[in-house]
Amino acid sequence: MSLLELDGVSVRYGERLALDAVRLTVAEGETVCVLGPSGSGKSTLLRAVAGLTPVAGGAVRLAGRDQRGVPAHRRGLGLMFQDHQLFPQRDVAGNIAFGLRMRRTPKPAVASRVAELLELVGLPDAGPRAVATLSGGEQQRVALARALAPGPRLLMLDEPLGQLDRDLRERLVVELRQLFARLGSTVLAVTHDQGEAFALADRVVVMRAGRVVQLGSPVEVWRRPADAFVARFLGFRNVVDAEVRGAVADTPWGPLPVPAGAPAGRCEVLVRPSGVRLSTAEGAGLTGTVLARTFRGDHVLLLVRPEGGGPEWEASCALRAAPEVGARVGVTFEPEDVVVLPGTESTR
Ligand SMILES: Nc1ncnc2c1ncn2[C@@H]1O[C@H](COP(=O)(O)OP(=O)(O)OP(=O)(O)O)[C@@H](O)[C@H]1O
Repeated sequence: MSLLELDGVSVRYGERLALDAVRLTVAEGETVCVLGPSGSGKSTLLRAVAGLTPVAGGAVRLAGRDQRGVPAHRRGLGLMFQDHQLFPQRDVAGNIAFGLRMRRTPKPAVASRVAELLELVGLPDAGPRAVATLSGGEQQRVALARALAPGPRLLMLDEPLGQLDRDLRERLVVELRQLFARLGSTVLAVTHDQGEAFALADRVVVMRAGRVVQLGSPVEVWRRPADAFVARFLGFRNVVDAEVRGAVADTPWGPLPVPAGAPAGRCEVLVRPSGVRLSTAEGAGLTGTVLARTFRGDHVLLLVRPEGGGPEWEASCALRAAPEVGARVGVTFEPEDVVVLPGTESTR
């Protein structure tokens, strides 16, 4: 059974519909990440589940029970929100113990739970330290320990690693995933960073303007973005208007091969960078000039200006084979990296 269920939940701020009939479930032990651009309603969704923002329509259910009228502190949630900073006047142990003290947990039980949590987040000796002496990553771990302390049935994280630098985020995201798996935690997290969401989540939810536009496993969403908005949001640049006729799509770049069975008619087409194959310009049908190269660890991303017009291509290429900036290249497309997007004008 789903631990959390949002059944057509809407939230209004005055005239503005910040959540528009959102449907979403989170199963016991599952991590779901909500992803979307600024203002798409991610934080509002968390606040509605937490009972911090009133729901204008629909229902939030936890373990099958409608939460209407249930105050935030009685919902059994662990919150780690951007605006819930650590208490600077308390030491680390005092911060972690906060929720337990509020529930009048006996002192010895508090002390042993705090020690257990400090161990869990990898800071076994940090209990007496002042919060101000911790690094950003350590503070984040303490905030997580504080949210976990009362044993919440659902852990809700708003931009859990938002303030930290990229290196630390990438490390912590792996640690978090392992920790949640070990504890069997049920997690609803919000982030605007797709890498973070894809690394952490069993399923991702992509939001736009208060609506859920796609829901699926990271692999599903990555391989088959629901529409051009999701594709662009994920960072894909090669998205163009097209008209599919049989095994070919007419595009501003000329005809592109499309996978068998693609529905005929007007649409948008995504070509993954790995599907833009570069060769020598000699004898090639389509040609272009390399405008830029960006190193991405084991491969290079190239920006290529088509000589025949149309938007630039983004191509990924092995380090050794990457042409120089200014080089003329031939271009072909791999049909399996061409995705026909069902999006229409209204989803752009
Ligand atoms: N208290 C409020 N009063 C009025 N409008 C609000 C309020 N809080 C949020 N909004 C509006 O509701 C919409 C959704 O906001 P929300 O904070 O949920 O977005 P978000 O996706 O979390 O954005 P970000 O990534 O920037 O944090 C936005 O248009 C925002 O301006």
